[in-house]
Amino acid sequence: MSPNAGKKALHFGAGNIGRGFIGDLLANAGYEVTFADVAEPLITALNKDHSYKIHILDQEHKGKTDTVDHVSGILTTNEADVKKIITEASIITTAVGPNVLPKVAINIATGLKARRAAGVTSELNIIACENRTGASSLLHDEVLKHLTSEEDKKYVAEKIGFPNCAVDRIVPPFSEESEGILAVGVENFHEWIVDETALKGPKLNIPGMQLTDNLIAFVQRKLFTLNTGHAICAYLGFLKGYSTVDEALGDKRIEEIVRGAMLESGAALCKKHGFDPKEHEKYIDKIQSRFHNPYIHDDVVRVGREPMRKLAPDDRLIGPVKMAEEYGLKYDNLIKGIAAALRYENSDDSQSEDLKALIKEKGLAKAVAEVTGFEEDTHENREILSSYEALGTKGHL
Ligand SMILES: NC(=O)c1ccc[n+]([C@@H]2O[C@H](COP(=O)([O-])OP(=O)(O)OC[C@H]3O[C@@H](n4cnc5c(N)ncnc54)[C@H](O)[C@@H]3O)[C@@H](O)[C@H]2O)c1
Ligand SMILES: O=P(O)(O)OC[C@@H](O)[C@@H](O)[C@H](O)[C@H](O)CO
Repeated sequence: MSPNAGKKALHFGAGNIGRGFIGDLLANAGYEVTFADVAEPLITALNKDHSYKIHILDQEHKGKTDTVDHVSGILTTNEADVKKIITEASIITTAVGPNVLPKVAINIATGLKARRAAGVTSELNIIACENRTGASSLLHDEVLKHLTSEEDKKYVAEKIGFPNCAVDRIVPPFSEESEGILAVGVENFHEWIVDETALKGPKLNIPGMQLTDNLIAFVQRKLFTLNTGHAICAYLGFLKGYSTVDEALGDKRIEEIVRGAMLESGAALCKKHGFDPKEHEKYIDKIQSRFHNPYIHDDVVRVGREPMRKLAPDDRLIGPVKMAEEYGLKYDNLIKGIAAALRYENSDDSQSEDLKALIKEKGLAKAVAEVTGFEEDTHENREILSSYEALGTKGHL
């Protein structure tokens, strides 16, 4: 019998990574999984079907599907359901997008107050599975903003763990009409690495979850390699009129820049975290082949979504430049990617609209300073400006 039989898991965000990865691992580990979401159609479908299919999208596993069973859903607007499930939960995870964490924190705070009031003394871990350094720590800080009583704060400090993690599996939007809205398509590769030093209570037993005492190295390795290359491919691809990541990477010049950028961030990561350069190059090769997977139709607009978040000082584009500078290393390809992100214009993406408006209002140099933290008249700011000019609106590479 599974060590997690009879235990409940609550996962916020029944979207791509929620259904396609974290929910799947939790269900396979024996938890009874409940998804919490704001999207009524997803919750209705989960409570009707209690099951969904995962399609593995690659040549080797073509046609292979897994079924995730015994799942259900609640709306985050239903406070009574949120309180009940958080009182009963043995683990909570999220995959809602980093900007949504402050909203989810309100639900979690409400639930934790109810859990303490109900006299539950068992430990609980809450893991934010988002592409952001320190996402669970951010969630913790947001939850604390909604706790006023000393008893609730003490309860959280003693009983509730917020371990950070690195999460990796490419899960693009997917549709298989005959299977309704819950079916999801994923690549076969997956990696979930959790900070064991921040876990509370008995050791978690979840096949597919790895534990580490050096999480920051793994978070930066993933965010500054896969997400760096992915974002640069999306922004250059968008400029040149490609729709998907594999189409964009089929352009030899784009592939050269994407690989060049991953090698630049890689050299800095090896210095910083002591990764073996040969092993790290194999890690880059594997990522490049994952981007080429023709069975994954991943739109450049999904991968490029929210450009201001991606251009933030510690995120996938600026973070590696700062790390390369720390060691006196080159970062020319990374700068090209940053310039392409600044050229990204998608009227369906509110951050792209905000970025365009900021550049128009303040001028490029000031906008770059505000978004990336590279102040006006610094060499980084100037290099970005000159790459932006060279790129033009059509992506001259
Ligand atoms: N898709 C991937 O390939 C992938 C891989 C690794 C990590 N991630 C990370 O996972 C997170 C989610 O990405 P995704 O691709 O699954 O996005 P998604 O848009 O498919 O899913 C997000 C889900 O969150 C729900 N949501 C929004 N606001 C909410 C709220 N207040 N409460 C509860 N649910 C809410 C949405 O309705 C949606 O179902 C992001 O941080 C992303 O960076 C994604
Ligand atoms: O989710 P984002 O917007 O931070 O980044 C877009 C993609 O790069 C990302 O979702 C990847 O597919 C994922 O990180 C793969 O593990």
